[in-house]
Parts: sequence; C-alpha cells; structure tokens
Amino acid sequence: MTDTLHEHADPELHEGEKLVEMVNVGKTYGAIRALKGINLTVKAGEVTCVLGDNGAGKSTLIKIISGLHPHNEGELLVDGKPVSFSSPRESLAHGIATVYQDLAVVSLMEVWRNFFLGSEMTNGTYPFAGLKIRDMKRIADEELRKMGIVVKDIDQPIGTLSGGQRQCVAIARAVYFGARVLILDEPTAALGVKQSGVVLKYTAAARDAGLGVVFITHNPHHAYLVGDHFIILKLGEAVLDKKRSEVGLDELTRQMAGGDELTELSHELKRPGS
Ligand SMILES: Nc1ncnc2c1ncn2[C@@H]1O[C@H](COP(=O)(O)OP(=O)(O)OP(=O)(O)O)[C@@H](O)[C@H]1O
Repeated sequence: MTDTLHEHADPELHEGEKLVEMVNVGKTYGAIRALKGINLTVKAGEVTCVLGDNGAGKSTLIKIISGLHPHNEGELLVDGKPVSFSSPRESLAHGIATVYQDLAVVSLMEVWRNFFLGSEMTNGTYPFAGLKIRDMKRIADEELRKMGIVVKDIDQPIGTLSGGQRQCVAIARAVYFGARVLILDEPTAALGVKQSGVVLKYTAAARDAGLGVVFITHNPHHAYLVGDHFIILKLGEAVLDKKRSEVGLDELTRQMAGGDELTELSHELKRPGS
C-alpha cells in the first residue's frame, strides 16, 4: 500500500454508500463558466457515467474531483465531509484514483515496474534500501491475473502492450493500492471495439470489487454497458440526470446526439419535395 492512500478515508466499502458527492458545484475560469449547478453522487459498487461532447465540462469535473483545480461554487463532499482539494495528492489521500486517457507510464519499463511506479517495495533503510524485485513481480502478476488480465511476460516493457491492456494495468494498480473511487477519463476513446470491451470488463470488475467508479465518455453505448447512473453535460450544465431504471440506451443516444436540436436540424435540412 502507498502511504498516501487512506490517510483520511475509511478503508471499508459498503455497497451503496455515498463516497463522493457534488452539490450544486460550479467552476469558472476567469470570465469563462465551465460548470454550473452540478449534482453528482458516486456510490460504492456503482458506475456513474458522465457523458458530453467536446467542451461540455467533463475534464473540468474530473479536475475538481482529482484535485487539479478547486471548484469555486457549491460543495464537494467525500465520505459526507466537505473538502476542497489543493493537489492531486490530497484527492489520492482520500482514496480517489484517476486513470487518465494518456496514461503516465514509462513505455520502456517493465509491466511490474510500472505497476509499482512511485510506490516501490523496499527493504532496509536509506542509504542501504534495496528494491524487493521478486515480491513486486509476483504481486503485479497475481493482481493482474486476479482481474483476469493476462500479460505474456511481467518483464516485458509496458509500451509493448495494447492501449486497452495498459488501461487495464492502470485500473488493477489503482484497485491494488486501495482506491475507493476510480475516475476513468475516456478510457475507451482511442480504442477499437475489442479493446474497448476489455476495458469495460475491468471497469465492471472494479465496480464488483465495491469501488465507486466515475466513467467519463462521449460514447453512450459504452456507458450503457456498465453504467448505473447517467449524467449528460452540455455547455457545463447537466441536461440529463437519470438512474439506469429511468433511461434506456435509445434516449441516452438521442440526447447525446443532440436530442431536440437534432430533430430541429433535420427539419431545416429537409430536401424540398421529400
Ligand atoms: N484552464 C482553462 N482556462 C480557461 N477555460 C477553460 C480551461 N479549461 C477548460 N476551459 C473551458 O471550459 C469549458 C469546459 O471545458 P472542458 O475541458 O472541461 O470540457 P470537456 O467536456 O472535457 O471537453 P473535451 O472533451 O474537449 O476535453 C470549455 O469552454 C473550455 O474552453
């Protein structure tokens, strides 16, 4: 375990427990309003999907939860207590791990080294500390297998894995290091159908392990495969906020495609005589 995780958080996860809440959260960058009146709840054992087009405010929302940019309106609560993070380290200390689309991995380093990057296991004390290489290899291998991720060789450079596999290693790593909330930033955006399927499987595995997952995407089909709750952002505001039981894939797709605006556009573009 890293010494930074769980400093503030109760390590026990209880299904349905509210881990992170945004209450009427807003964010402005100078005169630019990026988010307004956002309400979002991340529960243990659930996937909350945040959908939206370019510029909708998805990255801003991630940055607030992951401690990169503080919000300037409303409240952010972790385990029911108001917080305002001033660094990603603080967010991590509350058990919130963010997996970015452009993963911070060292391509030429082995899979196991990347798994433990920044949290290496050592024995002895400085300046005589040594790396527990054998233990780290074994644990990385075990943890990846536990999530059903098969890499041919734990010693192979992580750069030789596919984009989907690298995302999965990052998810397994966050789960191993005790994340309670996992934020996935468009994890399937750059992937083909098969690799997206692999990532969606591990997203579900993290949910089944009891974590609260925030899945950011612009793909309603991917969202609907794993989501329990859906929020669509548009120009910084939530235009849809529904539980799975309240919304079907059709409505989600229609709303993402532009909803009523698209119907209006289709009328405008109608060819004469058709
Ligand atoms: N650092 C910043 N300074 C000024 N404006 C910003 C900043 N970051 C984002 N914005 C603005 O806030 C709005 C929301 O942007 P954001 O990046 O959160 O959207 P997004 O949904 O993540 O879009 P994309 O999918 O293109 O990344 C946009 O109008 C954007 O121009």
